[in-house]
Amino acid sequence: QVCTQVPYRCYSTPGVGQVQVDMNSETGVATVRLNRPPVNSLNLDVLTELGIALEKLDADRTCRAMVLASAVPGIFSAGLDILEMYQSTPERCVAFWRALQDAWLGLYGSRLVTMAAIEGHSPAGGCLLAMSCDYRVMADGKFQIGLNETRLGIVAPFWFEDVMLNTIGHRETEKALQLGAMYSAQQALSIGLVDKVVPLAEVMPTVQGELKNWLQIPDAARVITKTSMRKQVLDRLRSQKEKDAQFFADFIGRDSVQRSLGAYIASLQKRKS
Ligand SMILES: CCCCC/C=C\C/C=C\CC/C=C/CC(=O)SCCNC(=O)CCNC(=O)[C@H](O)C(C)(C)COP(=O)(O)OP(=O)(O)OC[C@H]1O[C@@H](n2cnc3c(N)ncnc32)[C@H](O)[C@@H]1OP(=O)(O)O
Repeated sequence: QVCTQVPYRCYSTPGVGQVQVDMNSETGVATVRLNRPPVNSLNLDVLTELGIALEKLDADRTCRAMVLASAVPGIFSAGLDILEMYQSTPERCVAFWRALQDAWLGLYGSRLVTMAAIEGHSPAGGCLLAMSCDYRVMADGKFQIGLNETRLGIVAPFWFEDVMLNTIGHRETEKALQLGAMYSAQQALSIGLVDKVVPLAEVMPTVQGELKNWLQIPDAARVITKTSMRKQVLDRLRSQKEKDAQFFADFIGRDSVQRSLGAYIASLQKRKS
């Protein structure tokens, strides 16, 4: 494993490793890889691990940047684990949503330079993670990215919407969210959803190259600027976390929503047969 080699440090929990963290102490750049085959769907455990990993990196004064990537070929993340929302209990739904809130607050509010290396599909929660980074490089080709919630009969929460608004602006967000639009890498580039599109093999080298630009900026000035730009959106969720979690559990528990989710899961399975 890469993280056993000097000068890397590894923060992953041995034997668990659904979120692998390799910290290069020479460059100050950590690479965080989601590792939950087959599609890196984000369940309670992964989100909890991710939140903890981000917290540790933020507290590590030798760390200046973080690359968010995937250890699963062809997938960045399939978004939230639909099975956490289907036929679950209200208590589990609330715990799941709190873990998502905390992971997202850690990522969007991170003092680090954060870059998403999108080497595969990135729907819904996957798109949220990517959008919450400072910069996105996506692989060209068959992969898609977007907030497709309405296609599942669910609704992107206000903070997903806020992040998208800050990324691609009001008009594009309105269309994207209503339609549950999924974009190819080139389409995503054209609306500003990603910053660069390159062949798959070039994604990581491109991220590393771009990081050099960002790391030339003195940290304190960059962090103050980032915080100022993101504070309003972060505070909006921070001020109503419990209400938001309860609202999620109530919404997901509705019969009509459960029916939609059941039909969507069946359609995913049918695609394969
Ligand atoms: C005023 C009102 C306001 C209300 C707002 C309040 C609250 C908000 C309420 C709800 C919001 C909740 C937000 C949700 C955000 C999300 O992230 S929802 C998840 C959306 N994700 C998707 O739609 C992705 C679906 N998956 C795919 O499209 C494909 O799998 C893929 C990612 C393109 C990969 O394709 P590939 O062919 O490689 O793989 P398979 O399709 O064969 O999948 C393998 C295996 O994995 C299962 N699976 C896929 N995605 C998920 C997932 N997200 N969760 C769980 N399981 C998933 C798939 O079913 C296969 O399973 P198998 O058949 O058992 O092998």
